[in-house]
Amino acid sequence: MKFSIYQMDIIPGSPEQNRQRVADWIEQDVKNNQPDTVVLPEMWTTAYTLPELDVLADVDGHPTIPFLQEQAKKHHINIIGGSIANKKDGGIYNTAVVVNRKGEVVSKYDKAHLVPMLNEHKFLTGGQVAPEVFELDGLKFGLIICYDLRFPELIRPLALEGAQVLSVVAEWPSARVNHWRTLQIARAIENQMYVVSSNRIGSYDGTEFAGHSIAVDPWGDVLAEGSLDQEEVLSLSLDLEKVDQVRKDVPIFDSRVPDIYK
Ligand SMILES: O=C(O)CCC(=O)C(=O)O
Repeated sequence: MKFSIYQMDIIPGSPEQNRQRVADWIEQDVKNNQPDTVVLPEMWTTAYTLPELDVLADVDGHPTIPFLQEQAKKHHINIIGGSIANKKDGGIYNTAVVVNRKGEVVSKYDKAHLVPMLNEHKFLTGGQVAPEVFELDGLKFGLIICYDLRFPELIRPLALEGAQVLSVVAEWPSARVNHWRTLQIARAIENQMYVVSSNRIGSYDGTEFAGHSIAVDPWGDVLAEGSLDQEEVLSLSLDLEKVDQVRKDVPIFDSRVPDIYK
């Protein structure tokens, strides 16, 4: 499967302009790279304009989810659509969405872990349902959002359910870029799966974001990595047989002793 990871800047508080930019990126990328699957970052319609989200957020995924469905159908690509601020059920959630080539929504996930360092609890509601494994072109994926990366207990069940690829969509600050890189390599090694992640660049409200979008293989080797501060597309193909090979060479899933785990 050929991936394009979009390492973008985000125009704060301008969902329409950001959607137009994503449409332009896809148009160009499809011409240049012919991806099967593209990956967008976290909260890419609004950026972290938390106090304004009441006005700026999508309502029940509108209009961004239909936009992604239209783009997926038009270009016949799968879209791991990052996440969007999303008003529903009396709250504002940070909702990730995945659309397949037919324009069908195959997964939605509300970010469960809210970030104390950003006062997210004041503005957002945390999801109460764990992310689920979904399929794109017959491959199994898990998807998490940014701070979730620090919680291996959220990710292990995805590996146990057969996920071969973990996608992380983020607005991770550059002050903690070493955590971003190291945790993804660790998640890839401990779960023996690919990790394919998109992080934004640029800055907002005094926070500079880390870029360093990344693809890591199940052995923990970095296959591609973005810069700190440039918008770019990381284009790469994954050989999914490597997941089986690594799981055969170091069979951790057979060695588990679940009865002693708390
Ligand atoms: O965990 C971190 O250091 C960053 C998390 C974050 O910025 C986010 O989840 O949006």
